[in-house]
Amino acid sequence: TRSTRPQRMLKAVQKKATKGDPESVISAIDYFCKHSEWAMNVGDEKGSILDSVVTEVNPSTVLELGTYCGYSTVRIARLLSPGTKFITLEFNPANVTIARQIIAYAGLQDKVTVVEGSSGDLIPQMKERFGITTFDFIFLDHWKDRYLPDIKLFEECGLLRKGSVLLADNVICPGAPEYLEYVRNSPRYESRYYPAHLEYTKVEDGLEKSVFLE
Ligand SMILES: O=C(NCCCCCn1ccc2cnccc21)c1cc(-c2ccc(F)cc2)cc(O)c1O
Ligand SMILES: [Mg+2]
Repeated sequence: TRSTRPQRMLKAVQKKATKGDPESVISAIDYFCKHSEWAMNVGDEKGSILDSVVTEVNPSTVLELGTYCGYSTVRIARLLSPGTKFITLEFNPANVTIARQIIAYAGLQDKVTVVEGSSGDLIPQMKERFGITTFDFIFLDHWKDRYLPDIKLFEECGLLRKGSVLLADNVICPGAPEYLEYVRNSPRYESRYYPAHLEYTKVEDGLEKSVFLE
């Protein structure tokens, strides 16, 4: 039967990138998405903003919601200090399989744990299952209508500390209006919008960075 887009993306990485070289894996995926098939990776423009925030935070504990094929996982993992605890959550088991292969191709398999499941189920298990007390950095890139319930879940589960940074993709396109309204009006967060474009297009999109204050 016909291959899937993630499978074709993995093939492009194996054909074009150099094993063990994260930069070449990132470039190979961006090339594939620009010249062959659009895919919902955070992309190079928003990816550079992601890079700068990760570098600024220099986190010891990281959670990514929405692994997809592992593009942003590789972008984040390549910047982390040794000993950082990095968990990425993916709902779709077929994507978990592709992401693990792309992450391994980049040589970053020891830096990140790819977990299959949904945020509503896994967030309450973070402390007991993964020995996490709080997350220093969280990248939200999963179902856009889960951003708001999940940030509330982070608060309820005591997974945020003063200074925890949440970075949300797609706050304009596809959009997360309720999440934006919450983080921009809550006294518990300091929020800032980074304008950009939907990956590989001219459509307006951007990232929202929110720092937990108390
Ligand atoms: O939908 C998007 N991503 C989410 C995919 C599904 C996540 C499932 N999932 C993973 C972990 C997880 C944990 N718990 C519950 C569910 C979970 C997305 C879409 C677009 C997009 C698409 C078409 C278009 F025309 C314009 C824009 C662009 C993006 O950058 C995106 O990120
Ligand atoms: Mg996204």
